[in-house]
Amino acid sequence: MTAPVLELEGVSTDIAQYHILHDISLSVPDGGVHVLLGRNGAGKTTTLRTIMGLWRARQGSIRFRGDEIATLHTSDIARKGIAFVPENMGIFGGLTVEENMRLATRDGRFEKQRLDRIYALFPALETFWTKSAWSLSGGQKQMLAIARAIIEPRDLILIDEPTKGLAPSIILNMVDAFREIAREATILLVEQNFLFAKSLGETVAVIDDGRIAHTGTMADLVADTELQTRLLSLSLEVSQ
Ligand SMILES: Nc1ncnc2c1ncn2[C@@H]1O[C@H](COP(=O)(O)OP(=O)(O)OP(=O)(O)O)[C@@H](O)[C@H]1O
Repeated sequence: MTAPVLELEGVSTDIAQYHILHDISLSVPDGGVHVLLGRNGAGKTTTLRTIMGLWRARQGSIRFRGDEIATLHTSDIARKGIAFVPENMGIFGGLTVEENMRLATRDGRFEKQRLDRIYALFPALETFWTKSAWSLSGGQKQMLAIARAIIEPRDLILIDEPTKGLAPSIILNMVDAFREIAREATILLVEQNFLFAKSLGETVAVIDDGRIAHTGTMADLVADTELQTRLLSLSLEVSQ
């Protein structure tokens, strides 16, 4: 078995005086899509932000390909090959799609092959290339945010609730795009939408109240209805 791409061990994070994450241990295998599920306020975003160094872990270890990254600056963590697509997508509405993409490159230049791959994944981005990002629909903005994360080769992409507020038909397109992206990079996906998560995830961790409540394979969770009922009662959106 290959070594995990990312390992969290005993990670606790405080925001101001609040203890948000408690002793989080998590292993993300190399390759494929891996899911972190949990209800609103469970600590999913805080986990991703802690991995990126946007919140500092008070204690614990975060290793990326075996290297400790818990004390590194966010820019150095990104340079190691980790991209983060935040829930608010982090795109610049006043800039064009092209300008948004250019800002995500290291030197302002595009590699044609990567751009062609992105156009194939998200044709709308080619159509709206010279248009302002404000003119994109919610789904297209999400596509732009993901495209920015893969315009350079990445080892690991952290994506925070990409399906939030999107129509089912767009979510379906997103499944195909994620499968394609996962051929090149490992994806750690934060979700509340269990149907989307189970169609993509190889492994799953469930977080509740800042603590890991379950880890295992998605196949085992899908096969075990009793376990699902117990874990999904942690207020996931099972009806979607
Ligand atoms: N800047 C902040 N200041 C104080 N508390 C915060 C801050 N950001 C998050 N929290 C608290 O940390 C806890 C975890 O929040 P987090 O955003 O990680 O949850 P989440 O699982 O991502 O939820 P959601 O699905 O709503 O984004 C919540 O109780 C939240 O209120």
